[in-house]
Amino acid sequence: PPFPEFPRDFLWGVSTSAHQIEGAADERGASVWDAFTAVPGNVKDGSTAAVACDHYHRYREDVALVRDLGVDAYRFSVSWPRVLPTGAGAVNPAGLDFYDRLVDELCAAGVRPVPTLFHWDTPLVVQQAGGWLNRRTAEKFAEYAAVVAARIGDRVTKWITLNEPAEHTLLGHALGQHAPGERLLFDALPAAHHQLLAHGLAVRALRAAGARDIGIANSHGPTWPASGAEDDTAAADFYDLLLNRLFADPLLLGAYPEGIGELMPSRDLAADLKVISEPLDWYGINFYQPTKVGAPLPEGTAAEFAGVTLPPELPFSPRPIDGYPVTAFGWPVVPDALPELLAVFRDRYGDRLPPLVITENGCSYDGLDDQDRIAYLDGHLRALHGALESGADVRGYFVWSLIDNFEWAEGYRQRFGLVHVDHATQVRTPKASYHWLRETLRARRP
Ligand SMILES: O=C(O)[C@H](O)[C@@H](O)[C@H](O)[C@H](O)CO
Repeated sequence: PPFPEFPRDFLWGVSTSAHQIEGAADERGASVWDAFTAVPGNVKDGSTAAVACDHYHRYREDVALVRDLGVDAYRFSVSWPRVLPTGAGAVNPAGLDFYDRLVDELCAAGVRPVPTLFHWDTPLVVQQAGGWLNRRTAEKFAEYAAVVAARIGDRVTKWITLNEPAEHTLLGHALGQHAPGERLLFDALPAAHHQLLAHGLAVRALRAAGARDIGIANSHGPTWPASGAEDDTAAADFYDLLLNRLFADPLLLGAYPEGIGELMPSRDLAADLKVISEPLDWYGINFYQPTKVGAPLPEGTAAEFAGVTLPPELPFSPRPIDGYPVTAFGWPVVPDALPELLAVFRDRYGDRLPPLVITENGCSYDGLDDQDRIAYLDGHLRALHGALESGADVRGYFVWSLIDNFEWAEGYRQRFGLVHVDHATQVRTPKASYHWLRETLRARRP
């Protein structure tokens, strides 16, 4: 069937993040990821992002790839340690200059710059002062946001505060699978609270700097109970509370889910929630897959999640989802789970839900002739179009990712790019999916 017609003002984009593509680590302050990747065994292929895709030096070439793809917008992240090497105080002029040039290059190419202020690369100096377990980090983040807005705010018309505080809390602070590598389990909750506080303070700092059109990029997916049994549905509910509601309710409803608020480190929770629920112009969703969850497995049976063996004391265990194709990363391909999630959001948040944007969706597959990726994107876009037809207010869609890059603890083993990168020569080669998306976007413009 022909590709569905999206609204004329639908925003098409492609996404990356600073630590995953920039490289030039010696020209910026150190981040938690530099320290984490320096520890043997933390990254599956033993690699680091010290050079990554060398985007810091090749950004003109990459902006040309974005332009020629025909998208309206490019989501990138600003590296906090590149702008403020110690996280506060002295600015790194070369760092700000880089984002200034990148934004100019994008504007000259007719592409809207959409910066994410935090995509997991906390300055190491800030981490050494406690990182997101320290409330002061939220205030430092707002100061950093003001510095960036003062420099590029005159040309940037759409902003994202944080990327996936849920993943950064779960993988970086609870399970130790990502930087900073903390295995705190539920003692990681303060990192969630302080990130959300940082989000609210940054929204205020951006508005004070004259910024408009501000959102967040949260990771969300439907949670499927492993069965109708009471213990499985209770476990799935708890998982959904931890990974979805804990990061959406305080922003959209101004309250934490039942039983969570009192666990958060705050002298005045009501005041903190007032900051966290600073009204947003839009809400970003990073969507990849649903999660099936059941009751904890019997004693001695280890549960796996995102390549991590979960500690037995967790009151839930993720279960494999069968019956669907899987990506090279082993993730199930379930396009209909996207409209399912959008319906859950509409039912749960109603008129408290601002317009939505899919800030990430994509898949890991190898090869230049990536027909699987074309099928993945085509399937999710058709499912998304169906959701628009039934009233979901989604205003845009960003593919993850423009180029193959450093996939965190997986290193360079997982390739999410529309453009292949030879990490030895840095040669970029558009894949079949790049050409498919370009033709698809070209068709919409008569
Ligand atoms: O969603 C995330 O985890 C991050 O935002 C990206 O940085 C990942 O690289 C991508 O999602 C693929 O896992």
